[in-house]
Amino acid sequence: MTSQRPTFLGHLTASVAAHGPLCVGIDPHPALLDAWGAGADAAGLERFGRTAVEAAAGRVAVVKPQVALFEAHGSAGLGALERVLADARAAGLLVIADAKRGDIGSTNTGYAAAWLTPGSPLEADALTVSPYLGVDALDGAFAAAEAAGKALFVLAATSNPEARALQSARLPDGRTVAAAVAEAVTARSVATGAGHGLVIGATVDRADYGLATHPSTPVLVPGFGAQGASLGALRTLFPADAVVLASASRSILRAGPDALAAAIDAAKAELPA
Ligand SMILES: O=c1ccn([C@@H]2O[C@H](COP(=O)(O)O)[C@@H](O)[C@H]2O)c(=O)[nH]1
Repeated sequence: MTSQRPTFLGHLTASVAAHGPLCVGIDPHPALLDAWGAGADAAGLERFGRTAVEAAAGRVAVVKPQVALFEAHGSAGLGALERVLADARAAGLLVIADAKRGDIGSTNTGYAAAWLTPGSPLEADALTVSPYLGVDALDGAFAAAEAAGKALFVLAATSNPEARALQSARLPDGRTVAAAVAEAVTARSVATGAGHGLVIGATVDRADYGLATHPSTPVLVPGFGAQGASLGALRTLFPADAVVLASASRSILRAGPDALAAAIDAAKAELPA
């Protein structure tokens, strides 16, 4: 008898079915810390992050802490992030660590060990990575994620306008750079069933990039709210069989700690059924 190992895709699909596709970003920008009355130090970060987790728990499937904004506070900031990650996972939330790591292969394996090893201090369920040192340089990180029932989210077509020239450039075979990345990640995700995903901004025109989706390859979609895209448009951006996560950070976090749960409910209500 064969036993099916739990996969990130399995957890994600079940959790999105229960709570919907909203992903709450945890981005402790200095201005937000100030507006929340949380200090610009490790204690403030921890309060901010754990309050966001408390509001998100039971409301959404996924949270996405922005690692850079914790790293800005050095080791104390990373300590705060460790506690936010632990709280989120204990509350049953799936956690995508938005660290956008990407290097040569041997170093990528180190990043995967840091973020995706069960029991590691910074353990998350998935990690954002950059493929722009080569998708194949991520092989060891893909393998580490798969061994742990976790996943990578690989940048394909990012939401920022500065990325367009690079990511929409055409390869000799006519595909865009973003489409070539997406095809390689989808092939790996289909072959392993792991649920490795893509990052595709809500602000980009997928057709223009020649970007297809596949049900085995979830799509993390930033760009809603503060970057201008409307949550209500989610289903016009992606086909019905795509597993999508609509990510919003500042537009929700600006509500402040006391109104955060209501802001999450309001964002969910904007999403199409
Ligand atoms: O293409 C990308 C990839 C990642 N991000 C990250 O998502 C959030 C967006 O924050 P908002 O406040 O909702 O604009 C942030 O952490 C980015 O680093 C992205 O925006 N675009």
